[in-house]
Amino acid sequence: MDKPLFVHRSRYHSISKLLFWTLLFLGVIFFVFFRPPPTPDSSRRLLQDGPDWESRVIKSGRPKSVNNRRIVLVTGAAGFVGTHVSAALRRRGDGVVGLDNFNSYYDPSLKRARRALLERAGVFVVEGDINDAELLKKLFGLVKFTHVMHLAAQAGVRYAMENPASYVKSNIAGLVSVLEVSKSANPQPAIIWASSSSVYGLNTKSPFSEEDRTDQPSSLYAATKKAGEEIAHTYNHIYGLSITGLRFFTVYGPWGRPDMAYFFFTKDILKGKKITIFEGPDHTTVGRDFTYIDDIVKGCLAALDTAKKSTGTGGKKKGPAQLRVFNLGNTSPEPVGRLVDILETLLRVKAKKVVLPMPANGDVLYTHANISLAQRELGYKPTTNLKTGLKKFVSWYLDYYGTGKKSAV
Ligand SMILES: O=C(O)[C@H]1O[C@H](OP(=O)(O)OP(=O)(O)OC[C@H]2O[C@@H](n3ccc(=O)[nH]c3=O)[C@H](O)[C@@H]2O)[C@H](O)[C@@H](O)[C@@H]1O
Repeated sequence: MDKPLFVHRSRYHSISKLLFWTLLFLGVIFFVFFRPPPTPDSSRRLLQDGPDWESRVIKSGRPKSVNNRRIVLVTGAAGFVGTHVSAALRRRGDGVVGLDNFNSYYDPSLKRARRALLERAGVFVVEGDINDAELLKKLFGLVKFTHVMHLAAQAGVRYAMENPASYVKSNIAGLVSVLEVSKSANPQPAIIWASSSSVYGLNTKSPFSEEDRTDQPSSLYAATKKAGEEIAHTYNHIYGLSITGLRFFTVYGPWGRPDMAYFFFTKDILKGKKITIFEGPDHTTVGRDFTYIDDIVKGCLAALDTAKKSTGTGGKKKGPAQLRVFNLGNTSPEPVGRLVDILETLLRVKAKKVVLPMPANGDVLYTHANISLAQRELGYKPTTNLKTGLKKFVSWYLDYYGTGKKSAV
């Protein structure tokens, strides 16, 4: 006689339950013991090995016309200067491939928004680290770069006391990694890279000229940039790489860096929070040769356009190569207090100022660029004063963030 229907049903249920738990158990065992360890690198490489990724790199590296032969790898392309330089290069028709590791030194969503801007301009930004030699080789295999605009770095003077290792990793090991792949490339690209006004350190001769001493850095940040200049000399000397270092002076402007004073002063003034203005010994004024981003971009492009070809092939030097260093400043220093006055006027909000002696944090008291060398060799001529530049910054800031609370991206 047939068994009642509910007996069949309950047996069916127990078998499927058993099957379910067995599969789940086996799944967990497999997941825990047999899965290959997922390193950030391997997961990234999986994404970056596809034909789609490669064709995006190749397309981005293609100049817009046959008459344009400049193909530029921009490292730190989602950074402040990197974004502006990449967009400017692409606008005039150069092939441009960006590279950025989107680290979280400051809000990565701002970097992603900059990347979106570049995508619209036709620049593909590869997500990866300059220390990843395999990735760099892959990029050089896909695209014959004529120039590398090396702007990736661990920036910020004061943060070097908090995280010294990040400066060594990005500004020394990272630079060597970029120079290594460049010296082995065939043809070798010419290198243009970001040094810093901070290399002048405790130098008191003003305005700072490229001839002045740079052997007294006052922060680890400055020391890594100075080390970069010496490393550049070595690669130029041994391998015939053409290398141009640009000493930027406190660059500011739209899409800027939130860790810089003009940026967080704006944020804090709008929020009604106190801001600290540093002063030197005996109440002396602290000042900077604040330089507007558009002027810096012009300097970068001029450095690229006047860069001579590297002379080596296959890692061997064939003759002497160009080695240059330029100051890119505004040559018109302003006290930090004046920067705050301008911001107050533009924002129509009174700042809650606290004036304190400058802590021993690696900051220097004063910077002032002598730009005659850049004027002569690059035709560099800054045209934006602090008030005009801050006006453009504030207008961007209000548009992007609103009047205080984070909104955009
Ligand atoms: O030109 C350069 O070489 C350097 O310019 C900036 O460094 P810095 O000039 O120190 O710029 P900020 O950090 O924006 O500071 C600007 C001024 O504001 C002052 N400051 C900063 C912070 C603060 O709370 N109060 C204050 O008065 C600083 O002492 C400095 O005089 C960048 O952060 C560096 O990455 C770059 O290399």
